[in-house]
Amino acid sequence: MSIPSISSPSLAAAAAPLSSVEASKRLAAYTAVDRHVLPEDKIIGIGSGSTVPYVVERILQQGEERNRDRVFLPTGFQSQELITHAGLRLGDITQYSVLDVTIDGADEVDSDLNCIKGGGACQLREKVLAEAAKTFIVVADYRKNSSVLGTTFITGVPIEVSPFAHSTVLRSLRTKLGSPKAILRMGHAKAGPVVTDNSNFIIDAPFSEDVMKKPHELLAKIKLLTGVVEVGLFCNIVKAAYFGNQDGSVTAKLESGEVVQIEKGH
Ligand SMILES: O=C(CO)[C@H](O)[C@H](O)COP(=O)(O)O
Repeated sequence: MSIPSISSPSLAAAAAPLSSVEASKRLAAYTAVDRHVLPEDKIIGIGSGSTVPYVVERILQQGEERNRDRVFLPTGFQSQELITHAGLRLGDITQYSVLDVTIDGADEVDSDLNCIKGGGACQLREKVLAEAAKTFIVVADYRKNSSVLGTTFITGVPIEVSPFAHSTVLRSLRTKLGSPKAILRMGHAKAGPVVTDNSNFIIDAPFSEDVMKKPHELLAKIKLLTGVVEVGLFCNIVKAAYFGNQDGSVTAKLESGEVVQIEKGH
């Protein structure tokens, strides 16, 4: 296995000045990798979205020796490409049912480390790799750090559904579960609905603040609808969430409830 060196052109490009949001994503990702991707970790889950490329970038910086006997499992097509283009060894969840650590992005994280995920339509595979990991870590920029879900990510809870059941699930969400504005997610630069890596559709269902304050209850209700494959509410799974801030610090929310401020350069 040949792993690109840190001075490769792709990493040189990545070292170019970043916008403040991008810099915050990188800061969160680098901090999380430094703290949670340890030398003894061999089976590593790589999530989806625009923050995880910085996770892979930092893992590469750990060096060829450290990565030689590691296997990386993707949460979808995008992270599969990330892993293979980085020259890292690709594995599959069907070969490894226990992961040492999974690091993923999030659309919003509340005070109790509950998350909305699925902005990129990958929540089924993301949740499988999150639950299978001994340690599940979330990385995001400061915009995702919230106290109640649905405050900043307002398009709703992403719900993966079987195409066959999408209209019945939509109806139930609108008329029984209190999401009258639930809609089928449509593609951009593609006619028709978004189709997931599992050949399913996505419904985005916004709920009131009162409902979003109890994400476990909402998750249980949505999951019981026939045709729902997975819900983009992650409850009781996250061990720690790292948010890069504009001032160069990182806020870490821990499972214990502690919130730690990591100052620039530490
Ligand atoms: O859940 C996800 C995809 O389904 C992503 O992790 C989430 O959308 C965050 O992405 P980004 O890092 O681009 O903010």
